[in-house]
Amino acid sequence: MADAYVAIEGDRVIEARARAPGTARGELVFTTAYTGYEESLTDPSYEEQVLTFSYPLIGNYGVREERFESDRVHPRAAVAREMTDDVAEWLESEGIPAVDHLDTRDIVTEIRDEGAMKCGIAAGPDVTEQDALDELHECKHMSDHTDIGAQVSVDEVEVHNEGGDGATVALVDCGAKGSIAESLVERDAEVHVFPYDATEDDVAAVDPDLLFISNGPGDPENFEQAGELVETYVGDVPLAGICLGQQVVANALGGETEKMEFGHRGVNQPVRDLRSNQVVMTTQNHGYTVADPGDKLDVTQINVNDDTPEGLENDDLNIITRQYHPEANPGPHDSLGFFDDVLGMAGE
Ligand SMILES: NC(=O)CC[C@H](N)C(=O)O
Repeated sequence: MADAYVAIEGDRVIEARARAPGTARGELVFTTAYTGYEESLTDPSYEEQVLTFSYPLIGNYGVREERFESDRVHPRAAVAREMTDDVAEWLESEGIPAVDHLDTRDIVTEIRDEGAMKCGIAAGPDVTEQDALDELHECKHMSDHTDIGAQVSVDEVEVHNEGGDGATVALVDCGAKGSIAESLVERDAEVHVFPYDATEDDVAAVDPDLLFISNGPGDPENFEQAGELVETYVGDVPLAGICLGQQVVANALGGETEKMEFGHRGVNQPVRDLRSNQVVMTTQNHGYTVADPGDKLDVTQINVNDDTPEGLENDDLNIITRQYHPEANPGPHDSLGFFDDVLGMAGE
C-alpha cells in the first residue's frame, strides 16, 4: 500500500513509498547526475523545487557533511527510484519529505514532454492523495517567488581569507554554493561575501578587484539589486558570474533571459568553446537561460545539445560568465581554469 503521493499538473497522482514524512510543493525538476546527491541537495539553486533523481539508486556512498554546498537542504522534497537509509534519515532530520519506489522514468518523460511543472508531495502514514493535490494547487510559478534571494543569501557580509595575498573579490551571494568562495580562496583571494541586496556603497567599501555574481535559485529578473551593481561597476571593475550570475549580468547589460522548457541538470552537459572548438563536460543546474546577450557580450561558449549560451565575455570590459558550474562540486573538473581566468582579469 502506498504511503506517499506525488501530484503533478493535470491533477495526476503518482503513488510512492514515504522515506521521510511531510508535505511540500515546488517546481518538479530532474537531474541526470549519477553522483553528487549531497552537493545537489545542499545547492541553494534548488530552493522552491522538488528534485527528482533519474539515476535509480541514490545514497550508495553515504552522507558526509564535508561534501555539503551550504548548511541546509534546499529542495522542498526529494524523489528517487530507490533511496538508501542514510539519505532518507538525513532528509527526515532536516524536515524534508522524501519518496521512492515510483517510476522516475515516468516523471522524467512527463517533464521532458510537458516542460517544467508544479507538483505537490505528501508522505507518511496519515497522508492522502488529496493532501498532495492540495499542495499542488497552492504551488506558485518559479518566477512568482519574487524575493527568493532573501531565503538563501547571507544576512551580513562574511569575509573569507582576510589578509590573503591575492585579489579582493566582492562575491554577491544570490544563493552561492560554498565551493565558489573556496575555489577563490584556494587561489589566495580575499573574498567578501555580500548579501544579494547589497548596495553600491556596501561594495565600494571594500574596493574590490573583481565583482562576482553567484549562482542562485529562481528567476534572474528577481535579482534587480545585483543587476544594479553590475550596471554601476561595469567597465570600472572586472565582472564574473556563474549560472544565475551569468543571467543577471546579461540582463543588466541589455540582454534578456527566458524560462527553458525543462532546463539542464546533470554532470555531463557538453559545452563547446567557439574559439578553441574544444568541448568540455560540465555540471549544470538551471531552468532559465540567456535568450539574448545584448550588444555588450559575446557568446563564446555554447551547449552542444541545444546551442544555448554557456559562456559570455567582453575582453575590453573584462567580463567572463558561465552558465554551468566551473567550481565542479560535483565534478567533472574540466572547467576549474575559469577561476584562474577571472582572477587574471583582476590582476592576479
Ligand atoms: N544554478 C543556478 O544558478 C540556477 C540559475 C537560475 N535559478 C536558473 O534556474 O536558471
